[in-house]
Amino acid sequence: MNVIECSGLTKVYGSRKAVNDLSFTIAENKITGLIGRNGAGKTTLLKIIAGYYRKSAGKITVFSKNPFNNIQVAEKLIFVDDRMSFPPALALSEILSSAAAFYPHWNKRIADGLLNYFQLEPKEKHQYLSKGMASTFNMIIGLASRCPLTIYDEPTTGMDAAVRKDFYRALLKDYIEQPRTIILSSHLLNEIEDLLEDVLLLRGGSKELQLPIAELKHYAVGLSGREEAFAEFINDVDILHQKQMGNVKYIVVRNNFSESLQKRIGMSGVEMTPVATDDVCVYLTAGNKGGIDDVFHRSE
Ligand SMILES: Nc1ncnc2c1ncn2[C@@H]1O[C@H](COP(=O)(O)OP(=O)(O)OP(=O)(O)O)[C@@H](O)[C@H]1O
Repeated sequence: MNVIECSGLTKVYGSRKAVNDLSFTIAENKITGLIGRNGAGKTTLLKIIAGYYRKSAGKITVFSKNPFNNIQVAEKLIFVDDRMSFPPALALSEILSSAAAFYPHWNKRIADGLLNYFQLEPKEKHQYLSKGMASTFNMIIGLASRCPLTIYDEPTTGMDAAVRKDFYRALLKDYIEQPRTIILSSHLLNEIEDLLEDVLLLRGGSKELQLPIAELKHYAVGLSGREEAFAEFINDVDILHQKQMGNVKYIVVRNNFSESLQKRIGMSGVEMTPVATDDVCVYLTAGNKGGIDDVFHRSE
């Protein structure tokens, strides 16, 4: 079953299309990474899914219903970001008690265990938590609520490296115990790729790709060698990235080579190397194929 279905989904702010003609589905009980650079439209999309924002055009259903201001959809999902606000007078323990009453699948063991593990003082007020501690507390609510659809928008903002690692581990362990549909947005893939089953990559509000992470690992390949050695192999291929290092050229291309072509490339002295998934995402969403180096070459 698909939890989310959208086609032609568009959100316009004034003259800017923050989400542009998006069509995709997200199946039940998967962890999907929503990846994109600053301003790619991740938060806008997630807030439309969560029912906070009204779409401008296209179709979207969440649990088979239009999510906008829909209480039947809202009670099945939680949206976690670093701007979650709570009544300032409430202590953390009181916020957890209210959340327990609100979310039907609330797991008190997880909530209390994580609060204790991350050394958050139950009597502390949310407004006095540091940025990283507030993110940690919000993450605890996200996990303990065990909502059928759990949306994390940049959940690790402000967390230090050790807490981030613990968060990802807790997320995975809890997901294994209680599978549900989880969307995790991030600029970069490297920290979260081990958690993900699918990746939805946005660029300028549009879908650049949606693939299982296992396929993304083979999506592109790097070729390096003298340019004339591989010129014949790259006539019709889409170059995602290129870099010149002395007389050696490195290019990243779609991995569409047949086995026999791969053998010929190998015999020509050109080295073929895998390309990390987060690099693939950076290249696919870059405005410039040469990267930041181009700025410096132009001004030399
Ligand atoms: N309320 C708003 N009014 C006008 N423009 C907006 C509004 N919210 C977002 N935008 C614009 O829509 C585009 C998408 O923004 P959005 O916050 O969805 O991107 P994002 O991928 O979450 O970015 P980031 O990773 O930087 O948080 C951006 O160009 C942003 O400036």
